[in-house]
Amino acid sequence: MAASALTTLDQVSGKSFDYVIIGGGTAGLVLAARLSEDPSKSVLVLEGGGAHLNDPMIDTPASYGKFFTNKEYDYAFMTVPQKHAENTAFFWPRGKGLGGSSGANFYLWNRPAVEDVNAWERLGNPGWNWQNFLKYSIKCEKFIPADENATKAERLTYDPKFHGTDGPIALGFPNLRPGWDVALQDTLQALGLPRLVEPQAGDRVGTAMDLASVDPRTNKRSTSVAYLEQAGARPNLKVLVNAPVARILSAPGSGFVASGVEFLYDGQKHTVSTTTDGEVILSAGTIKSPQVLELSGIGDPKILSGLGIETKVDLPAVGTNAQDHLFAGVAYELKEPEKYNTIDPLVDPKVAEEQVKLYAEGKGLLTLGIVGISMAPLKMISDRAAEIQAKAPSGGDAPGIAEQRKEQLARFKENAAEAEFVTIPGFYSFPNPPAPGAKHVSLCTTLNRPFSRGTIHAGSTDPLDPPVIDPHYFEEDIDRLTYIEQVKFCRKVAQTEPFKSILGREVNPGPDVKTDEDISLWLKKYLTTVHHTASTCSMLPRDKGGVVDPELKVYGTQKLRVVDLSVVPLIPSAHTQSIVYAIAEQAADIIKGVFKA
Ligand SMILES: Cc1cc2nc3c(=O)[nH]c(=O)nc-3n(C[C@H](O)[C@H](O)[C@H](O)COP(=O)(O)OP(=O)(O)OC[C@H]3O[C@@H](n4cnc5c(N)ncnc54)[C@H](O)[C@@H]3O)c2cc1C
Repeated sequence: MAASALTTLDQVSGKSFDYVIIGGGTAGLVLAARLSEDPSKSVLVLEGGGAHLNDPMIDTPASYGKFFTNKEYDYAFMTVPQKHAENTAFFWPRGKGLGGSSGANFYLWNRPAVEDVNAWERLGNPGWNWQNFLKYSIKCEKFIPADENATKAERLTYDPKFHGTDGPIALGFPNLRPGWDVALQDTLQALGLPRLVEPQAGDRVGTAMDLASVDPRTNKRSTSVAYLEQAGARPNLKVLVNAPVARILSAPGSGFVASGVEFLYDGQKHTVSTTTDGEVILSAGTIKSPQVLELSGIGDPKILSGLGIETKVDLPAVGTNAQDHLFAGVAYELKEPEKYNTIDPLVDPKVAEEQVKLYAEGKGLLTLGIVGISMAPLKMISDRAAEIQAKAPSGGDAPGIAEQRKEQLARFKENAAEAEFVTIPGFYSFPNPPAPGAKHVSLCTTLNRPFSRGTIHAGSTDPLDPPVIDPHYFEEDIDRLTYIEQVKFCRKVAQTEPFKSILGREVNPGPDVKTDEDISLWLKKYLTTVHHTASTCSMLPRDKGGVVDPELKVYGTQKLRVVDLSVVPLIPSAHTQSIVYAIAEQAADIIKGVFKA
């Protein structure tokens, strides 16, 4: 039981542990479970949010974004106004509490492409390649196939050699699907996309049914808390919740040797130390990990001195190289709403109440999931691909950026997956509101290979203040130009049979948004993040914008590593939870000293 790991302040404050893990989110709990497999090592997790164990707010699928802005569950960050996007400030929710963003996400599960992962190795990180990624991804999963009828009728196909069955994270096809995926796949095939039988095999160009991190046997979300559950009661594993870490401490003497952390509990400062051979592992996620480093004196001296923080390690790459996937939904009414399953009816409190009762019986709209995903190179969806991709910046001022861009350009040449299309069964689009009682399909598209790079830095010395988030959306114009083509392709899909016959009126962007310039303006105001932000503590050579080395050790320090999405040097064209689980599994073996490259 996960609850058996929970501990109290008196068991932590002033004590010492072999491993102190900052953040009990997706990566943090994988590490906690794997590192405590050795009974001789004591492991402590300090989580900034609450426990939320067996909480229906987290467990119930189809409750997309239900707790956004609820400060118990969501950090509810905001970006600064975006200079290249009409000065719009964008909302960035992130999971707070055990499980972190694995308890806040939209359950979609897909793996990156082979060369997206091999690029990490080519950028200077031996051992971080597809072969190892696949091994660790399989290790984390407990795949549960659909029954034969559903598999045939809705093409829920897979190849068992790419799946694990013994890991903690339950994955499968949701028990209720929207009902239009076969028509959508046929439409996309008519437009030139191939159909994939196994989309998790490392080539994602095509249309297919991916997976959801929901256990189809119980209809409950599977989060990283499942690792604590699988670990069971271990006397050497302790988790303290509501304990945000303020900074990492270093032993007096020369250099930064992590010796423990300072954390807050009920507004009071406390410390916990690491044993002589112990270490601190930072897993606070892409947004908070750079902030914790900076508050500890590790970062760009210009940023630190501006905050009155003494520089202990001059590491200017901290909080840079931020890469985000963008999301925008073209929303249509459904012509024959009774034929399809969507979450629109849940806005009626009476319906929502009935559905909660049905869910208890394993039925109803709350078991609905999104898994139909399609990806294509720009070339496959736009005749302007060559002209747009010729505008790709090849160099850049930031250290190491030229190498990253070389990799991005290579993916273009290989016609790798980049533009993504996914339908949300409901209304997820702006600014026009839905008509009361109507049901919708939001045909959403994701910009998966951004050339723009942002920053995330501490904005004050208060660890509870949000950092300053500046993703630099559309700073590189190729991102905007590519994205316009993707929106146009959504409309083309909607005009192609058999999907066309399913759709009624386009609600957003709507008939007034016609030209490329109209679409550009609409995107600048109404796009959203896909919540996949990565790379603010990139694993790269130090002189190429690196914060951590291939063993995930922070440059210029000892006994300090970062393990979370922030270490990914170049964001793949994939949803990111599978990436974090695989990284954390590999990191655990590296830390234990059993990893073989
Ligand atoms: C709304 C949303 C929808 C998403 N949808 C999908 C999806 O459908 N599919 C997909 O693959 N991915 C999705 N993602 C992305 C995916 O869930 C994340 O990339 C992944 O979970 C990040 O893992 P992480 O370990 O890096 O960070 P997190 O899981 O966010 O963990 C960070 C943890 O650190 C804690 N923390 C932060 N600061 C401190 C501190 N100072 N002291 C102590 N603790 C601290 C946090 O409370 C949190 O628990 C989504 C994310 C969000 C937010």
